[in-house]
Amino acid sequence: LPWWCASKHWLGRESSTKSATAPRVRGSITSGWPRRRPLSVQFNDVTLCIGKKPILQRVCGSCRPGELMAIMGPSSSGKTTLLNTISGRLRPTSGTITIAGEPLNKRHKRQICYVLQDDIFYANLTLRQTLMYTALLRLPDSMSHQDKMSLVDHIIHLLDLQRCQYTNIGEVMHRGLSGGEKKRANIACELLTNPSIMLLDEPTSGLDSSTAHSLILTLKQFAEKEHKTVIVTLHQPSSQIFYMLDRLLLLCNGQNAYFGETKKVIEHFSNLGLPIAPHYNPADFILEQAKGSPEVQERLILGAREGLGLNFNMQDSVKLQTSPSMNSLYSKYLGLPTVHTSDRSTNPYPRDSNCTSCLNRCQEYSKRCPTDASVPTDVNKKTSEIYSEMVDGAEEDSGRSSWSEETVSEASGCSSMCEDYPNMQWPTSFFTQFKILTRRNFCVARPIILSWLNGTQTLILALIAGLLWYQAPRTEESLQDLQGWMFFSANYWMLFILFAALQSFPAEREVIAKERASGSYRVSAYYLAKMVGELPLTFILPTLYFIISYTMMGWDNPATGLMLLFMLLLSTLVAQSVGLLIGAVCYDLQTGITVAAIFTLFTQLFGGYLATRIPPWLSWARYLSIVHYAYQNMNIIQFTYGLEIRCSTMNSRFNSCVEYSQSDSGTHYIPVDEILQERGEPLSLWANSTLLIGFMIVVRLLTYVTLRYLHRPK
Ligand SMILES: Nc1ncnc2c1ncn2[C@@H]1O[C@H](COP(=O)(O)OP(=O)(O)OP(=O)(O)O)[C@@H](O)[C@H]1O
Repeated sequence: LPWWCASKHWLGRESSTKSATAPRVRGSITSGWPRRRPLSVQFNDVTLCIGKKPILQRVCGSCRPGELMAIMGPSSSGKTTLLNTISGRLRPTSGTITIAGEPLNKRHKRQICYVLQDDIFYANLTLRQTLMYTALLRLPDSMSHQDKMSLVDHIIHLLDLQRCQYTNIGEVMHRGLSGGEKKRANIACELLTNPSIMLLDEPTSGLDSSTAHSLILTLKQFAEKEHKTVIVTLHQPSSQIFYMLDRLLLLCNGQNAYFGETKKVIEHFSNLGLPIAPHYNPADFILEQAKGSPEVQERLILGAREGLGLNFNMQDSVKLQTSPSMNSLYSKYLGLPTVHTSDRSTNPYPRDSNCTSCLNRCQEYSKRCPTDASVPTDVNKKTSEIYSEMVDGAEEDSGRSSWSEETVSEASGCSSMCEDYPNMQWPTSFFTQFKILTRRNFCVARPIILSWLNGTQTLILALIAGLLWYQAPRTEESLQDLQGWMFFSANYWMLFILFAALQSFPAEREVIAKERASGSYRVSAYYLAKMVGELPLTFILPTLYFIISYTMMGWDNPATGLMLLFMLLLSTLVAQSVGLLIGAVCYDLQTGITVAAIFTLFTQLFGGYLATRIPPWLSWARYLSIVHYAYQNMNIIQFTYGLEIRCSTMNSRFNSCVEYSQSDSGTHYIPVDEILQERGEPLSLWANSTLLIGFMIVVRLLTYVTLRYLHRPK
């Protein structure tokens, strides 16, 4: 790793070695750490339709600070959709989501962390680097660098990640962290910001039972000790995990099949006539029922509604909505009278998948889910305890009282929350974001751009070009060869950099989308940092190629060489802008490659070397070719400031040379104008350069607009 990716200071190694066993978060940290008050989550009658398809129907539930709640249900029952809705990524068609009694709004975004099902990271950063960059980007400027690093240590310790902190995250081809470690790394990144509410989508998927158990235990302890509201979706938890859950929301076809205390679910199922067999995993049992026959599912949904106290008469519902077989079940278990199929005609709310009728149904229910999301009164005491634990051994405790007081005042609702969250749109300033992202972009792009493969390719190509044009004489006979080197060099590096840039957005799109969705930084800071961070890397390979091949071809003078190199680098920057724009516009890499191929072929054909006789009606197209400007400028530089080109002694194609040869037999040189005009009337060096720079600026601005507005994360 380069020094600034690997420096002890940046990685916070110093602090981690000092506190090898149990890093403590120093007392002063809490004064800078964003103060988060415990917040409850409540969702009432949440219905969500995608198109005409109802995905969630009247889902209710709530979770209080200090509680671990699980959303369970069969596959496709709507768990992820509900979590997306609670996090604000999806807007419910009807119903309400409230945070501490206040409707979910943008301000809550930074108080909610959402750990996605997929672990999205930069593969070539180490776990520690990943956490470090997250801390530097998402923790406020008011917190010192050292405190941020101490917090990284604390979280690494909390999630037992010490052993793998210097391991690369990795990917399929280059293995790094294990699945469980990645999952914990994902959670660690979110914990850094000290969120009040944690939403985790399938945190145990892909983990063995013991790792899954320890992960849920960690979450449970975290919820209790730090007074967080933790909601997870789970697929098939073990019975040990199941009994760790404080609350359970069971979904069945996007509807509540149970909501309440986990320990009471078995009793609830028994009351519905679905008793569990002895020694059966309760989680497996309830999931099997939720996946069971339509009649059982119906019974669960009706039972859940009854349990939630909705304005729903169980007996009537059963009469209205159940099939004959269901009726007999109800008669058997609930002692309800059997009804006949003909009674179904009286059902005002027939079961269908039509969202409109589902919504009508929702509106007709008068009662709402029970409101039980008030913050417990012992919150002050608990938070103080947490605080004591965190600052254990620290001399300073200036932040303690303020934090506790804030926490108490939170319970009252919105106004205090607004104070806690002033109109701070971003956790850090633009400059901090730019600085951190520039470093990160450099560290991420360096192994990709300066890979062994790219280095070897450049060396081999430079040697081939050097040998092909080795010590090319500056004569009319070699003129086309010299121009061939210029055209090839400009073209090759434009292609190389354009396609490298094209792939960079799709590769990091998911990471950026995740970070933007969590409000980590401005897109302008990211984009500027990307351009600046990758700039030195973009220049290294073309410069290496140029030095080798141009030296082998024969230097004219250092000034010409430097000007040619500058032009080559400018043209690669312009090509990079085009690659970035195509990459930003085309979500699909395959489409991007096709568009880029058409663009590069077009720009090559009209570059001024391959085709000299362009039909007049197509001649305008030359002005759209970036190679055209770069190639023209390289010609101007080489032939104006470099060695002159000797006329051919026989059959010269240049008029001046023919005239010279007729007048005397000495050495004559081709006038620069005639060389340049051979392929059409050229623009001046400055005009070409200005057009290239203007083109680059416009394209880069368009890329920014595309990133900012076209693919805006929800
Ligand atoms: N954007 C969408 N367009 C159409 N249907 C969707 C969309 N998003 C989700 N669905 C549908 O909503 C249903 C619930 O999906 P969701 O991903 O929430 O289920 P889940 O319970 O999380 O499933 P799993 O456990 O398999 O991850 C599925 O039938 C899915 O096909």
